[in-house]
Amino acid sequence: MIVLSGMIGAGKSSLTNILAEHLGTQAFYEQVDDNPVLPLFYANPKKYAFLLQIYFLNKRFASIKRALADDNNVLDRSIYEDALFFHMNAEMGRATEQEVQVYDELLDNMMEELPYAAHKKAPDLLIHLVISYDKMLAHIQKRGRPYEQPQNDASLVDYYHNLLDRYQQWYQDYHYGPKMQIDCDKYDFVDNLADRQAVLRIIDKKLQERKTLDN
Ligand SMILES: Nc1ncnc2c1ncn2[C@@H]1O[C@H](COP(=O)(O)OP(=O)(O)OP(=O)(O)O)[C@@H](O)[C@H]1O
Ligand SMILES: Nc1nc(=O)c2ncn([C@H]3C[C@H](O)[C@@H](CO)O3)c2[nH]1
Repeated sequence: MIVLSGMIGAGKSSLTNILAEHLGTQAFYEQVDDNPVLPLFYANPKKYAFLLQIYFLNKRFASIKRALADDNNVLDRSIYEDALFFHMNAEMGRATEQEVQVYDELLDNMMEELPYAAHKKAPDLLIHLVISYDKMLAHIQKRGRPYEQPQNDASLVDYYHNLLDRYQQWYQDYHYGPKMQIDCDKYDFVDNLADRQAVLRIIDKKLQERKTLDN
């Protein structure tokens, strides 16, 4: 299983689609547009942070179990990022200490049940998308989900900056298996075919290196 990580709007769903098609495997997307809790969270984070977190955890766990059925399936966000979001929201006063404790214990419990945990196997590859604030904002504006727009809610500027700051440390600390980064400011894999092919070559090379190591 290959998992993508990175900031809101970095391009995970787009690259998930491109990569799964390239590898002839299945893509598994994060539940966003049909997620009833997400708009509630953005409108009232304090009330809905915990519920949203449980919602995502449940859906992500179900996707992982299905994605593990075949090799090289692609998942558009890793379960390892969930706590990054929740802990930051908790520090902003949007969750109680008890909610954090319940969530962390539940997450640990669920991680122990994942088939790859049982076999001491992490995702085969984590692909982390690195992006600047300005580029990320341009993507968010292009996509146009109303509740993610800073012009509708100025507090999102700080929220996005803080998340972006934490993501780099999160990637440095990720130690569960092979990992790599793609620079989304450099490669426009959505609209530029040459960039897309370059990104796929970089990923193929990494997958090949890993195969060689396994044999
Ligand atoms: N490299 C890119 N070049 C141009 N546009 C891009 C690029 N990556 C993503 N986009 C555009 O940015 C928007 C967000 O991309 P996408 O939905 O793939 O991001 P995401 O990381 O999955 O976001 P989220 O975490 O919010 O689900 C889409 O409109 C997509 O077409
Ligand atoms: N609070 C919170 N916790 C999460 O674990 C989480 N995972 C994703 N998201 C938000 C970001 C995008 O708006 C949208 C799509 O990624 O969903 C999250 N928000």
